[in-house]
Amino acid sequence: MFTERIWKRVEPIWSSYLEHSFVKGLGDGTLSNEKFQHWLKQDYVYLIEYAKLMAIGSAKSRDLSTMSTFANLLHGTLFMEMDLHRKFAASYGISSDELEATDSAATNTAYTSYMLNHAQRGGAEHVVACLLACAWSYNFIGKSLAEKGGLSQSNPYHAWVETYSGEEFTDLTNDAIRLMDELTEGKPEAELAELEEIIVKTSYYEYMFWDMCENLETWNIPQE
Ligand SMILES: Cc1ncc(CN)c(N)n1
Repeated sequence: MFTERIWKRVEPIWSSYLEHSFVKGLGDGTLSNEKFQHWLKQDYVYLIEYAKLMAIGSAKSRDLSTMSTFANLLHGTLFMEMDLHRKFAASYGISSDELEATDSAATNTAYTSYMLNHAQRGGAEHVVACLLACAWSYNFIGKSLAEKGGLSQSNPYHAWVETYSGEEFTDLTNDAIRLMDELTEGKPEAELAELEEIIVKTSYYEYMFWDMCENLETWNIPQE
């Protein structure tokens, strides 16, 4: 199975996320609220672009079952995952409109542009390759933080850990993994290598996104 090969390739990269101070702070509750709010706003506009991947995937699907999986992932992103962001924002007095008006930071823009470029140029299998690390690595982090006590009510970010380790998000992740395997069945090595490259690059972008939030980065140029 293609995703077994992928797991071996990305596991060291994803394990490095668990050592990142932003991720550690999410799990033990020591992350500053300023940094979390930076993630919240940047991630909201990230997810708007990310959701477009699934719409593209639906349009590129060759059968109704694949189309339904993309549509379900799209629905889960807009109405389950982004609800987490809206709830956190509301608790900080930030409206959904304010979240939506966030100016996407440099790393965020590079990441979403990379995915949308590959999704538009390729087939449905390229679209799943683009979104796989995103879904799967968050589920991996959520489960790991949950095991380490991140679900404790004393953790101000326990709802984050709950969402990404929870059944609904796990089911959506497993749908994406299953789809990746279905769409790569019987594909030649050259095509698999191309898809693997996308998954590795998006895994690097995931690390850079954590770093961007840790360092409160936007567009790091001297003030105009
Ligand atoms: C940057 C990023 N990567 C992944 C996820 C999980 N969908 C997310 N919300 N944001």
